[in-house]
Order: sequence, then structure tokens, then C-alpha cells
Amino acid sequence: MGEPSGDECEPVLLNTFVIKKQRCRVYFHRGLLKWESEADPYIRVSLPSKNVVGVEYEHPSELSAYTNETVCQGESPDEHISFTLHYVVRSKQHKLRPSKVTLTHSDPRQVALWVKTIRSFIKDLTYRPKSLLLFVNPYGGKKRGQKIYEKNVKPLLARAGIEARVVITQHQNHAHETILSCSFEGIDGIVCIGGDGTLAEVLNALVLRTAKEKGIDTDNPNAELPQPSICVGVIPGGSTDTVAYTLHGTSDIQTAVFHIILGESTGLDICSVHNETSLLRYYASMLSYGYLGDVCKSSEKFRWMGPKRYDYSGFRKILANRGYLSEITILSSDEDSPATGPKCYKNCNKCGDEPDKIEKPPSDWKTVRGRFFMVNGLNISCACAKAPNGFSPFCHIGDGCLDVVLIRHTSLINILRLLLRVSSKTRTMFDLPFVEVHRAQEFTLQAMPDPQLQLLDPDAPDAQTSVWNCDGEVVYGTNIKIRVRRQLVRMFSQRMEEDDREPSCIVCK
Ligand SMILES: Nc1ncnc2c1ncn2[C@@H]1O[C@H](COP(=O)(O)OP(=O)(O)OP(=O)(O)O)[C@@H](O)[C@H]1O
Repeated sequence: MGEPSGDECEPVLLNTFVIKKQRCRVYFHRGLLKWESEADPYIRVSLPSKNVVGVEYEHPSELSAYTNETVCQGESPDEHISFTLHYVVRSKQHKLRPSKVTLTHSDPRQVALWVKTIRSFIKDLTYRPKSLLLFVNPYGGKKRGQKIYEKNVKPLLARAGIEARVVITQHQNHAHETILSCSFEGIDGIVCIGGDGTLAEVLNALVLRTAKEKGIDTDNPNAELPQPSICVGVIPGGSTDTVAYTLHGTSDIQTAVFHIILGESTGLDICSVHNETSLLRYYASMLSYGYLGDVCKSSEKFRWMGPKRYDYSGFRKILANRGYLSEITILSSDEDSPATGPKCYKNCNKCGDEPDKIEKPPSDWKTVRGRFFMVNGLNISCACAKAPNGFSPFCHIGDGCLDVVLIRHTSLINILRLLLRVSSKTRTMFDLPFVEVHRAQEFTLQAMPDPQLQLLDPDAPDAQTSVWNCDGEVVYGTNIKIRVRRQLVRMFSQRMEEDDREPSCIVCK
């Protein structure tokens, strides 16, 4: 038996193949591929068909290891008696890894039938991208963007039959300008190899373009924004890569490429930042005033150091230990406390696809005043390799809320305690007495004149206020309003699973 049976749209194939010199019964139906040996040593593998990346004929000369008396070579060299399935398995620490299996049959017609059927199944997965616009930032992180593309990305995309229109960015804003002006015809995904800054450029441009096409005034902070129809993917190539890490649970490059190839997507909130008159930026990761704003501003001068520039500038700014007087108003959500769980994983309850219809009663506004070491609006947990739990470990990626984390000005010793908590795998910073966290839909910050700072540096009026670190870029503004846009963009990601100790299927052992 080997002909598709049942519904024509839902072929079922069943046949006996040789896999690693063993006769195996192999079954393929839309959702599942299974193979099981007929005798000892017993193997039984169950593979979700959606995890298949591609299928290729094997050249007969490569098959000597598989050939035995049950298999004869096809009469014509064009007739293949083997094919290889390339698929993805879930590995430890949320990583996705490539795997493959070669199946051999004495009848080339059977091999052709299986290859054709599986290829057509993959083609019908319409959510998978077929053609990408791919930006490579050769400048971010350790300047490995182009190498990452050639070595880790190009071969995998080719195997999956995905075409890529590649743009190596030549300057800051190159990706932004390209997205605003290019044709999207035939493009079903925009991907960048870079850090959070490169991704922010892509997201800003895509959101702006979509809003402009619908005639929306983006300078109005209350305007509702339309969701772009194109999915976005990010392949880590920067210094911190918090968005990739938070989505996938790792900054592993191969894993990020597989998330794009497999095509499943998840809704990511985006925050808008406005001053009194206009839009400043959109961000996907973190907006931070005070310490991290100062670090961002000063670290640009040390970019030649690579990612180490953040450690260097960070250390200097800690020693400076400045505090900034500010008034913050927060439209807080009546959801449960952001200082405790649950964490955001695949199939998270809070990040379901239903639009958020929370009313915003005025009584929910809170005002907090004081001198702050840092004021942060986190759109995601901001987990990264150095802080695997993230800055706000229970922040959700698609719940329509952000976490406003306020860190009051305090002693140097307390700041060191804070930094240890940020990198801790087991503890959060939220029980420290100078830290408070609010889950919010909107917040505003008004920098207040600070006589103390003016005394320190009377000639520099700017010394009274800090700047914003907005997804790694410096943004200026002393009276700004931040608003979350629920799941405004769709990102290629299956999300990290809650428990990655137990592989989900027998293939993943
Ligand atoms: N050829 C280029 N020359 C100079 N700057 C560039 C070039 N291509 C892109 N850029 C800019 O480089 C900046 C930094 O890139 P990116 O954010 O990806 O790296 P990073 O800052 O090292 O990482 P992270 O944001 O994760 O900390 C972006 O603002 C981007 O616009």
C-alpha cells in the first residue's frame, strides 16, 4: 500500500522503508509522521509534520550504507530509491535543532510519491514564509551579522525553499528607510539579523508605513493603530538581543532561524512614546530613564569596544549614582501583581488572541513623585543571556500591558544589590524596599527641575534631566506619554515552552 487514501486533501501514506538498515513501517498523515521498526532493536518515532523543514532525494551513490537485499537500485540513475526528511527537534534550554532521517525503498515510484506528498503538505502550510525581506546589520554586537547570514542563515533558508531579498545595512536607519519606500509585493516576512536596535528600526518603519497607508495621524497618542499584515522575525546579532531571547527563551541563532522557517507567529505588544506634540518612537523591549538612559548615551562613544561598552559605561554611571526628580502618572491595570507569576510562555492565558476590552476608569490613575535612579517601562521581561529571568520576569509579551518599574535613588550598596538581583536566576528585585512595580496600560513621565543637580553643574541645564534608552537608542524628552498597543505586530515564534526538561516527543531524546 502506498497510494494516498481517504480525502484527497488529507492523504494518508503507509509503507515499509529501510531506515538505518532496519525495516520500518512508516505512516504519514497531515499532522503526523511516524516510523516504527518491525523487529529488534525497536525504534518508534512520532514527528509532527509541521516540524518538517524540507525533503530531498538522495543520490544513489550516497546510499551504500543503506543498501541490503531488500533494496535494489533504480534502473535509471534519475530514479531515486531514497529520500531524506529534514526536520526540527526541540532540545534543551529552549533550543531548536536540525535532525534528519533517510528512508529507502526498492520502488522509485513509491519514493517519488512520498516526496511529492510531503512537499505538497509543506507548500500548503500557508503561514510559512516563502519569501523574505532580510536585513543584515554588519555593525551591531560583535559585527558578525554578515558571517551569521552566510554560515547560519542562508543554508537553512535554502533547505526550506525560502527565498530572501537581502539588504546589508550601510548606515543607521537604512532598514527603516527601505521599509518605508520599498514594494512588499511577494514578501511575506521581514527579518533582521541584528540586535534590539535593528529590530526597533524594522518595527518602527513597519508600524509607521501601515498607519500611513490607512491615513492615521501617528502624532496623536490616542489614535488606534492597524496591525501590519507582514510578520517579523529577528535573528540575534546584537549585544543584548532581549526580544529574541524573550520570545524564544534563548539567543541561539539556529533556533531563531527555525522559528522563522516553521512560520508560526505570536502577537507582540508595541508601546508608543509621544511628547507634548508628536510621536517620538515605538518600542518593543524597554524604555528606561535615568541610569540606563545615561549608559546608552555615553556608551555610543565606546562602540569600538563591542558589547563590553555597556559594562564599561555602566560601571562609570553606577559610580556617578545620579538620581532624577520626576513625576510619574500610571494608568494601572487591575490585573494581579506584576511582582509575582505567572510567567509568559507558549499558550499563555494572558496573551490570548482576543482583543483586550478593559475599560480605563480615571480612578485607576496613580501618581508617584520622587528622585529616581531609574524609571522603566518594560514591554517584555527583557530576559537576555546575562539576565535569564529578565528585568521584570513576569511581564507578558501580548497582554496589552507594560510593567512600570520604579527604582528610587538610593545608596551605592543598594544599587549593587539591585544589579545582583537583575542577573539572579532565582530572585527578583521586587522585594527591595526602593523598588516598586506597576502593571499599566499607559504612563507619563514629567522630569522636574532639580536644584541639587543644578548646584553640581550650574553651567549644564541638561544635567538636571536624563535621557531615555529606547530599545538601545537615545531618545530625548522630559514630558512624555507611553501607551501600549496590544499585539500590534506578529513575530515569527512558537514561543518558549514552560518545561523544557522533558522533550515533547520521542524524537527529542
Ligand atoms: N552599516 C551600519 N553602520 C553603522 N550603523 C549601522 C549600520 N547598520 C545598522 N546600523 C545601526 O546600528 C545600530 C545598532 O545595532 P543593533 O541594535 O542591532 O546592535 P547593538 O546595539 O550592538 O545590539 P543591542 O541593541 O541588542 O544591544 C542600529 O541603530 C542600526 O541602525
